[in-house]
Amino acid sequence: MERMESMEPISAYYTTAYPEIQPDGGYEYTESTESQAKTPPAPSYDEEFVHKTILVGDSGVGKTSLLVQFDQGKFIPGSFSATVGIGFTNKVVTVDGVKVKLQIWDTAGQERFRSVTHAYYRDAHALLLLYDITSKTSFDNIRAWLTEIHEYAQSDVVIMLLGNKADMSGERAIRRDEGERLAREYSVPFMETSAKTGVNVELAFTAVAKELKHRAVQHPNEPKFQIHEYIEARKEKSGCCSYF
Ligand SMILES: Nc1nc2c(ncn2[C@@H]2O[C@H](COP(=O)(O)OP(=O)(O)OP(=O)(O)O)[C@@H](O)[C@H]2O)c(=O)[nH]1
Repeated sequence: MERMESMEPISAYYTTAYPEIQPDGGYEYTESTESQAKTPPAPSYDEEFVHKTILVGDSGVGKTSLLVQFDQGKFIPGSFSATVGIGFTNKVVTVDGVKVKLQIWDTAGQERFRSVTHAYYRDAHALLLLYDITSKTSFDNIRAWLTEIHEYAQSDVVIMLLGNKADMSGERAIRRDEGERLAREYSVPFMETSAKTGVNVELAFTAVAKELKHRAVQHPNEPKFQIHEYIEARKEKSGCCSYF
């Protein structure tokens, strides 16, 4: 445990339930392309720029599963084995005709790893904060997570709140409007996702990539990117349940 806090090479400490997720060694990004129509590339965007994006939230909310779904388009069911330490996966998201590089860090949600993950908040460009819609505790802990984020992360970090396991409607403990209300209170975008079915998973990362790209370009004449509107127009609302 002490070694983990020494910030030695990250891959040495990163294990997950899924052998498919391996710490990346370099910048061999796999690509994800925004499904919307492309607009001409913004000339001043530096495609070499790497945006550090971190998944945070209580243990078991589905951070690793969300990343596996986004990276590989699959869900690995089975017994839950908590992430130990922290590791990252590289992805390229094409938005507005430019390639946005995301370095997505999957953190351990367990309390005992908190001091390790705090150290990574400081240079994060975006944080995806997850709770589990079947777990009231994970939802109640979101306020504490946001307090930590405000304490350790940069003030301009992009934050998105995700209510994961939206496929588990029968065991739902948190209504969608409760998630929406909390997100409004903290002025952060929100959507429900399912790492199992893939609902809204790509949208979550694409919206973050778009926001980061717009912030990096900062054309004075370009209207500010409206991430809330972007999400509202695209998030999946259909399906078996009226929860979306
Ligand atoms: N039905 C359903 N199960 C999910 C979903 N996401 C994750 N799970 C399950 O929930 C359990 C925990 O998922 P993980 O992805 O390991 O959770 P985590 O947040 O990474 O946990 P830590 O590594 O301890 O922080 C696993 O059994 C997953 O299969 C989802 O969207 N739907």
